Amino acid sequence: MTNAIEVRNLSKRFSQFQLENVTFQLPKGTIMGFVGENGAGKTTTIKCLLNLLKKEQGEIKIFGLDHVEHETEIKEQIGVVFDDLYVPDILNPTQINNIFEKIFNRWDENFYVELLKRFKIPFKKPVKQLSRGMRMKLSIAMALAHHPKLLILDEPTSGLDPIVRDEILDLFMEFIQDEDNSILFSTHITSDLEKIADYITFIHEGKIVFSKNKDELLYNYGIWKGTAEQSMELPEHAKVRMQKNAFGVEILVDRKEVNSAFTLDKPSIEEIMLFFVKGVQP
Ligand SMILES: Nc1ncnc2c1ncn2[C@@H]1O[C@H](COP(=O)(O)OP(=O)(O)OP(=O)(O)O)[C@@H](O)[C@H]1O
Repeated sequence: MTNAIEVRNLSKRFSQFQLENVTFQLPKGTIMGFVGENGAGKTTTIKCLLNLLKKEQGEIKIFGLDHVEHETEIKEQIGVVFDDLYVPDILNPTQINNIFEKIFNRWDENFYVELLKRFKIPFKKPVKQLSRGMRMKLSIAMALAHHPKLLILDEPTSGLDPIVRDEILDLFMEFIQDEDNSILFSTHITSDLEKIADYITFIHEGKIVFSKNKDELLYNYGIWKGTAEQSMELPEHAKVRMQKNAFGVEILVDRKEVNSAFTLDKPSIEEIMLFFVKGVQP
């Protein structure tokens, strides 16, 4: 088994929205950032993976196994984090431990306590009295305490300050040191992707725009800037997307198709995404 997650032609329709033929693979031992604007379909995809929403079409395999047929077995080995902590807010972290050790066979109380200490989460404070950052850290500690092989997180760092975000990203890096472990996390924060993602999957209006290795993505594209007239000199087949601005045009190009005489800027992930959403095909 080389892929932790394999999604092929996943489709799901709501009245005003549909996921269309969503296809991507998360190679084992890697971190994938799942990005897209509000309402692009990230949460819907994640819920389909976890069978919290029934897919209409397509194939989803986790650890090489069908996600519905082997749901219980798969879930023992997954840690899930949504954008907030969904437990009764009168419970405190110690009471959460007492409940979860009965649910998960592999719940590791010592590791859970170690994570709470590391994150400075008070053991006896009810969840409702914890700050958002603390609730997210508690949620991540809960997701890790049964030693999953795959973490699936829906916007785990949104709304958190840079220091807390960094602590969480560090923990993800530690988790991935075991090459059997993998992470899929959705985010709007492209600097988080720049820091830790190996792969980036970009979804727009329910369709996957690209799912690529981050370094290849950043290396393969370049941004050319100039006037519309000058842009005629670029080979047509090298042009991927074009945007007009007050001074002329900016073109996202396939670097290997462009002669080194042309000056190209290095794109950021955010710029590449904006080209695909706002730019036109030249
Ligand atoms: N149960 C539902 N019934 C009907 N429409 C839904 C349902 N769940 C989600 N949608 C719609 O599906 C679309 C995609 O929503 P989704 O939550 O997957 O987006 P997202 O990429 O996670 O967005 P965000 O970044 O804002 O969290 C939205 O237009 C949303 O309104």
